Amino acid sequence: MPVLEVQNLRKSFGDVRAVESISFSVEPGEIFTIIGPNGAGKTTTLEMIEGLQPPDAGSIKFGDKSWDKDAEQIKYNIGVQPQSSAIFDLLTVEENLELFATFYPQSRSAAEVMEMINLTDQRNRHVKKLSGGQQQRLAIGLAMVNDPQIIFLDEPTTGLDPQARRNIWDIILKLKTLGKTTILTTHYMEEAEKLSDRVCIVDQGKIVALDTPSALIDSLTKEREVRLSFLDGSAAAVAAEDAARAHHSVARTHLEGEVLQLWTTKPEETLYELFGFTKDRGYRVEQISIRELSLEDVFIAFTGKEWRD
Ligand SMILES: Nc1ncnc2c1ncn2[C@@H]1O[C@H](COP(=O)(O)OP(=O)(O)OP(=O)(O)O)[C@@H](O)[C@H]1O
Repeated sequence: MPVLEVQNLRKSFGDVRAVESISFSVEPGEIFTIIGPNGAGKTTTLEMIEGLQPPDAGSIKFGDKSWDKDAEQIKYNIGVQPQSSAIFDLLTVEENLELFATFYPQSRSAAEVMEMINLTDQRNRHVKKLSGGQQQRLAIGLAMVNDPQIIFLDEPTTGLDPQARRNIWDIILKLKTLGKTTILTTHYMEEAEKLSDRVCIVDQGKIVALDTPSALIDSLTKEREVRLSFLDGSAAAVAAEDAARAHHSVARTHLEGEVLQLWTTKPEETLYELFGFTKDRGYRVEQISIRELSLEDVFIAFTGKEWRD
């Protein structure tokens, strides 16, 4: 049975349709990652699931529990690390953990949490003296205080240097070995690939792809990007684009001046046909390149947007 099931979630802010119709389910022990461009609706989706914002429509189920009937039990069973954390700057690491523990009937000891987030040596430090990575680890620690089964981490590594980011990955993987379920948002493709059991790509409030990282990559890496540059200028590129589009193996094309890019599952066949066309028309091709797709291309293919790190 899934630990979380959301169906047809929807939320608008005035004219802005932040979340259009999002449905997915998460299995126990999974690391489930939501990625998407800025403003895609990731935070709004998480906040509805976390009970921080009411959805306009749709249903959210934690097993057989729902917010309208079982809010108290859900709160005790989930841990939330929001994008901006409510950490008390003037308290120490240990004091923050002890304070948060008082919000719950059952909690983990501060010592145990500090061990998990590798902050035992900083226990008496005031939060404002911690590095960005240490503060983020504490924010995750605060989400773990009630020993929840499901943990929500909203961009836990944004703005951190590579080492600090890896330290957070270690904590997330440690949570997995404890059987916890983690629902994560991130801007880092590498992070999504390394950590996630499944990745959900969201764009303009909708899911555009959902699968394991390797299946997502496989679905596109059968394609190759072919780039042709024409000596006879953009008119030749436009005509060649039309010809390329007629070819069934060509998934999509992009024109920039005299350069035509196309993505095809059969590069040799596509090129053979295209060269027939350019020869007939007398167009001269200056450069050709074929390259394999990267993970970043997967994102661009599904969202049509450049990836930003
Ligand atoms: N409280 C709000 N009032 C009005 N508009 C909002 C509000 N919260 C979010 N939005 C809008 O809803 C859309 C989705 O925002 P959301 O923060 O969920 O996206 P996101 O994918 O988390 O973006 P980011 O990667 O930048 O954090 C955006 O257009 C945003 O401007």
